[in-house]
Amino acid sequence: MNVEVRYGAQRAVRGVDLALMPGEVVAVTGSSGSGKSSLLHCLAGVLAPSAGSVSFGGREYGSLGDEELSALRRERFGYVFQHGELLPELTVEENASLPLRLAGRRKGPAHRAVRPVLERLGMGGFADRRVSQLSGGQAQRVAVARALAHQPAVVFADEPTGALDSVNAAAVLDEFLTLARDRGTAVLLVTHDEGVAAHADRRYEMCDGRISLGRGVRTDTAGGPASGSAL
Ligand SMILES: Nc1ncnc2c1ncn2[C@@H]1O[C@H](COP(=O)(O)OP(=O)(O)OP(=O)(O)O)[C@@H](O)[C@H]1O
Repeated sequence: MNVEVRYGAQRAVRGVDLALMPGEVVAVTGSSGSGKSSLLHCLAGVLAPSAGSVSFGGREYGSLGDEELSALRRERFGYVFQHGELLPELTVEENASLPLRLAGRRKGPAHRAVRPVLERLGMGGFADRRVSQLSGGQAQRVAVARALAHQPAVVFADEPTGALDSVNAAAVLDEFLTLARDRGTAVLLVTHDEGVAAHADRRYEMCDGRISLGRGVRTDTAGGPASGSAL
């Protein structure tokens, strides 16, 4: 609540209140430099706000120890970040199944578990290829598969379709929408893609660090911060 991000004298995020409910897809749009990624990183627990607070399931990140916050991020959140955090020397399948391996799943079952999503994203034929040998768009789809592998409570995705053509962007969007609908996953998307944002339950626009409800809001789910939220 009332989240602020400052980089020196610059205020990248100013007084933002945003709540995510289970099963909803929220899109944040806005011009380059308006503060979208900074806000996403705060909500995702990878950047501490300069002021204000962020909580998940009633627990404020600032009150958690390092290990507790790491466990929350690893187990409950899935990430697709702009500068993909894939491990280049591992294969597609190894990267995508990493969250499951970290959760203690053995290699065989973990690899089998991620195959369907890799298939749906058109990456089934690349399972054994090293990520260092993929195109940008292929790597982006692996990042999406990895973010969803452990069926997180919340997915934070920063331009998840930025490197994709329309067919592959639609496949990625479909994964998010299905997960939200079928598993109650909350999805926060930062996107420049109007086609993607149009499918969100709620849309926000960022301008100069401030956030406002954007165009095309579906009134059934529109609203401000809510209690009982996933985040
Ligand atoms: N680590 C940093 N140190 C200093 N300034 C930063 C840092 N990260 C971001 N900024 C600045 O904060 C502002 C917001 O950046 P942010 O990346 O959040 O914007 P954005 O809306 O996600 O932009 P884009 O659409 O280009 O990714 C920008 O002016 C940027 O230059």
